[in-house]
Amino acid sequence: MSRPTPVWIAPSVLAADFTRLGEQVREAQEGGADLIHVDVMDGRFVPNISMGIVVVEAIRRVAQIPLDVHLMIVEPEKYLADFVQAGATYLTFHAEATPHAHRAVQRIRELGAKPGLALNPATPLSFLETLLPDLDLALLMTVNPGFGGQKFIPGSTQRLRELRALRDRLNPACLIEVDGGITPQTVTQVSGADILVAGSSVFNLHSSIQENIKTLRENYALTG
Ligand SMILES: O=C(CO)[C@@H](O)[C@H](O)COP(=O)(O)O
Ligand SMILES: [Fe+2]
Repeated sequence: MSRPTPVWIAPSVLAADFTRLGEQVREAQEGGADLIHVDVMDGRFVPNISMGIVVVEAIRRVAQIPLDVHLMIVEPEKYLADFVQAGATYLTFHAEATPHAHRAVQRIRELGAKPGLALNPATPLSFLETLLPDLDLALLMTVNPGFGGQKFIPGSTQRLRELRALRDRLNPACLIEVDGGITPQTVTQVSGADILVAGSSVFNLHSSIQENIKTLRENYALTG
């Protein structure tokens, strides 16, 4: 499989105006978004609570592009079927969230969705070795999960390089997504990522959503 060209942009609705969620999703889609990223937080795996199944369902009704659901929850295996049924195209859980990561990957696939595995900034990349061949997505956290609007962790650039080498060796079809602190400035430090998740820099800057997506893509392209 070839890499997405140009890079895919996945606006994170965590930073959207929730009083106008449908409108903001449509605007992101019309503004060139390739996926809609939905951050699900349970107050246990991460110290914050965000949104769940009904919100994914509601977004599914307005979005025509795939939904990229990022589960930051413990025991994700309990909810995989619910999130797939709600409309998740990519369904990603965290390495530390379950003792049965391989089973969860298989289950997501059986349910008809594309499995993803997320790595925290301190999670060794070696965790991926056995799972990579079965994944459609590897999500590299470039901040600690739990909140939008945080600062990009600079060491992520080197980790991304190493992750790319691992991916190229074990499963070239697997997409690499970076998530957290991606802005028009930091996007130059994630060269080689296939998908850029961006919340604050898509929904919270003064320019339009369309303009923000365009700027991210243009600045990323400068990385060659
Ligand atoms: O998963 C997460 C945070 O845990 C992210 O998806 C954030 O929602 C991205 O927000 P910004 O850092 O782009 O504001
Ligand atoms: Fe996320």
